[in-house]
Amino acid sequence: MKQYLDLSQRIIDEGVWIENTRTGKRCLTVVNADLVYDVKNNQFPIITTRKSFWKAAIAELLGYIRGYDSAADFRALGTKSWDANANENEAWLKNPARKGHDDMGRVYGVQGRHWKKPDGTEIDQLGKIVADLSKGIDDRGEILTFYNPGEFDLGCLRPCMHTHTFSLLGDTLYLTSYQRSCDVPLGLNFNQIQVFTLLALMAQITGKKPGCAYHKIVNAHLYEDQVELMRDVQLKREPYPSPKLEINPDIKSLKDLETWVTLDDFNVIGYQHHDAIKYPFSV
Ligand SMILES: Nc1nc(=O)c2c([nH]1)NC[C@@H]1CN(c3ccc(C(=O)N[C@@H](CCC(=O)O)C(=O)O)cc3)CN21
Ligand SMILES: O=c1ccn([C@H]2C[C@H](O)[C@@H](COP(=O)(O)O)O2)c(=O)[nH]1
Repeated sequence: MKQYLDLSQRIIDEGVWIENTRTGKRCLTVVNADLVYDVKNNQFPIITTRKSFWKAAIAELLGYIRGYDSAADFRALGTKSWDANANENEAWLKNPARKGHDDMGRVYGVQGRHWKKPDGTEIDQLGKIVADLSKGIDDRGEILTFYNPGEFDLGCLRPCMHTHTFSLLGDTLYLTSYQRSCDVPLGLNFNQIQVFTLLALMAQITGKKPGCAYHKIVNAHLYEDQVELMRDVQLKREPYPSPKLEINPDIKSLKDLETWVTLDDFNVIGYQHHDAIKYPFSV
């Protein structure tokens, strides 16, 4: 939690105002942030200085793991977080590749599970990683990347957290996740949870011990209409200790994650938090 508050404070203190043409808003911006999560000791990096809707973050992650491309499927899992980008983003609404209401196109999990090869066949990046790690193999290329510039025009948004690299040292699994663009009040609140939970889940289904998760962010920003709430409300609050994430131990395979797992299989134990803050969202 301290590292989240330090990053937010750093943006307030040192951020540079940058015009963003996609949203038409200015963003107070810094470059380069390194966050580390202790998955081994289950220090769940949930925000405590406001109420975090952590289930929505895990629902998003499950949707990526399943390769979903429809905001309706994300809603069915328990998050509305893709509704605006699928249905209110001007550029995407005009794009002939959009297949209709709720379509997100070839984003995130679609690339992770169904990367298209020139010969028309597909690569299941996540399937390959799970198979390797389960056998104790780390070929130094256990990389899940959603970043496919050749298909940016076939999706509603370029992936923000775009690449996850898994590393096996003995029987301990590590994760390094890269993020190109980070909306600190809204996105990061979810992304911290997702990086932590991705490592915890991957360790569990491959029979490994989780180590640390390393989260590397390039452009970290506050939109102009978020600055006051962050500076004068959220940063004035004292954080609470980190709670623990409990994951149903019956989840044992990628198939389990793809089929029967729901948000009821996740629980946060001892989550103390301040009141909710409603930050503006920019499409
Ligand atoms: N500008 C922007 N910021 C983002 O963080 C973001 C995007 N766009 N587009 C793609 C996804 C969608 N994400 C989202 C979308 C909505 C919330 C949101 O509204 N969060 C609220 C309420 C959550 C709830 O009730 O479930 C929050 O208070 O955290 C968070 C992340 C993260 N990403
Ligand atoms: O997981 C996510 C997804 C999105 N974001 C934020 C970061 C930016 O504010 C926008 C994306 O806009 P771009 O113009 O494509 O950079 O969404 C996030 O923080 N986390």
